[in-house]
Amino acid sequence: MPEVENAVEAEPSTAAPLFGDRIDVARQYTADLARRGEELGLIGPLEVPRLWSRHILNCAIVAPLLRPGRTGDVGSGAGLPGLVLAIARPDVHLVLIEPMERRVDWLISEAADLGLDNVTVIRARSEETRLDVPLDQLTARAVSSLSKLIPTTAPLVRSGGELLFMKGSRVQDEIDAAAKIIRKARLSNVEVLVLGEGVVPEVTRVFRATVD
Ligand SMILES: C[S@@+](CC[C@H](N)C(=O)[O-])C[C@H]1O[C@@H](n2cnc3c(N)ncnc32)[C@H](O)[C@@H]1O
Repeated sequence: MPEVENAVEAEPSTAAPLFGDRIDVARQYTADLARRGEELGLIGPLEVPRLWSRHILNCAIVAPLLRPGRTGDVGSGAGLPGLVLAIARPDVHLVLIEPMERRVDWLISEAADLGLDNVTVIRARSEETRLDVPLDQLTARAVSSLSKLIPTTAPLVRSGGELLFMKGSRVQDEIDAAAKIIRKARLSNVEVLVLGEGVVPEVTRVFRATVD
């Protein structure tokens, strides 16, 4: 038998406990992304064999940080973490903010296919987004540095709300580089949470800060 390249990764045993009774929806999303993600330019070919461990679980681990209410996700792309969070937390309304038309089309049709009635998709860049009601929390993953993200996203969050940015291992360097911007945006309670030890191959680091 020839080796099958880019085969979809088997579901890790840690997936079902993370999603609870939403696991079947997470399975459908993962299968849809594996089937169509590369062709639609949503994920690279190397990502299919590690969809669960590097992407789906990495995002699901953030779900317990959400509070009931409205959470934005800037630069959702394929739906990471926005759609994953909407699956894991049906009690939270997710507002996905993404400028690219093809990605917006995917997010809208995938949310409908998955039966997610807790998702709104806005086609815009964060800096041009205008909301009638500010968000309670806002996430972003792999969008830009803290120095660029904070000024364009903090104004979308209500006073007392939170920014939750998924970041790589150099997050502290980014925080140091953004010190002035963090002060100017009046963020407090700045911290880095390290999540997923023993659950995912690489831990997830979350920059969390309160918007005053
Ligand atoms: C590298 S992709 C990451 C997508 C997804 N968050 C993930 O982790 O796979 C960056 C995404 O951010 C979007 N983006 C870039 N600048 C943005 C901005 N200023 N406002 C909103 N989205 C932005 C891009 O269109 C793209 O979909």
